[in-house]
Amino acid sequence: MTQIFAYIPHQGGVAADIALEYPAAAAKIDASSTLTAVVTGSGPDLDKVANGLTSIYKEVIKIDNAALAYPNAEVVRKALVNVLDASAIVFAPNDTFGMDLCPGLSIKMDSAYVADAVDFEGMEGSLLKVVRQELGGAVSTHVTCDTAAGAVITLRPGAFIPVEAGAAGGTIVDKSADAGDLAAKRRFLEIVEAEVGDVDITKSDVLVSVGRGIEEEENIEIAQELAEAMKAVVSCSRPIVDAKWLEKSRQVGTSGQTVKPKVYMAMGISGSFQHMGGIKGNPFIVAVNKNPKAPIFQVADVGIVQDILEFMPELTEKVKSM
Ligand SMILES: Cc1cc2nc3c(=O)[nH]c(=O)nc-3n(C[C@H](O)[C@H](O)[C@H](O)COP(=O)(O)OP(=O)(O)OC[C@H]3O[C@@H](n4cnc5c(N)ncnc54)[C@H](O)[C@@H]3O)c2cc1C
Repeated sequence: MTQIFAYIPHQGGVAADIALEYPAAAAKIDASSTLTAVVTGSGPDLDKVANGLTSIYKEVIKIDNAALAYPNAEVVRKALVNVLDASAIVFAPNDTFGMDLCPGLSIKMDSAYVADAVDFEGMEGSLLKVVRQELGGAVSTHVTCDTAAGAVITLRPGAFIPVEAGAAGGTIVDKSADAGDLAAKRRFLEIVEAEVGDVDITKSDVLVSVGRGIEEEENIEIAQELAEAMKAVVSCSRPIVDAKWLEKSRQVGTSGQTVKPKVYMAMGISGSFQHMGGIKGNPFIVAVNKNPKAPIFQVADVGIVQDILEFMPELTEKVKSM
């Protein structure tokens, strides 16, 4: 039976969305695998997260230590090395923190490392078949990873179907005493909140999001007209911010805002993982793109192959006439 540990990031007592995605990933590796959640932190926030996770996981390991109050990868790594079984598989998210934590963790545990898994195709003996993406999602690569001596694997957030939190009736196992010496060279200083800007895209139920397919700065107005007609808000991909066509507060993605709309209209956006990583809550995604092979169509609920400069004005007129 495969033992899998799922590292769960959290903030303000709330587990990251990927906590709901790990079970689907574990089932794809081995339907009979044992999946254990692992949370590190300190005080009441940690207890709140650990309690919440018992509705999803049968076992939740908590490591409570003042040095873990802020998720400093150097400190978390030390704790995990001391607590986890090195021959197991360890999941973490493929985000800034996971990328900081995991390469070093695999070295310390002397286990294999695979980054940015988007799918698993089961095990053959100890050989795990992993699917990754390259060239902005245009190409899927299938790799095998020998898990005989354990493996650390980062999963792309949003790539696995989230389970519903239910009544797993899990138990919390306190491993704080096993964390060992957590002295570190790196020190947490402060969190600096990003500017909210003139609109808060994180609060909108409907986003009309424009990418490089908008082609010219003056075409942003076409998206704004559609957003106005739909009582939506305009957001964008990073190249639009880099070109200074829209302000940074409207950027969706791993280095921008995390949004949770009900409907996400991706207009001329290819669907890079850095962009999709900012879209949470499983919204209804409508993608319009000239390229029928654009990666965004793999995750869109509705995909339309058309020029957005024709599509958006037509939709605006339709919405206005309703
Ligand atoms: C460390 C790091 C962090 C990053 N953070 C972010 C982030 O937070 N957010 C983010 O968005 N990106 C981020 N990126 C950049 C990311 O990798 C992609 O480059 C970016 O998301 C691509 O934006 P795009 O889809 O608008 O452009 P492209 O990838 O160029 O896609 C444009 C799409 O528009 C289509 N198109 C062109 N013209 C038309 C038309 N007239 N009608 C219809 N379709 C058309 C094309 O077929 C194409 O699919 C980051 C990159 C790095 C390295």
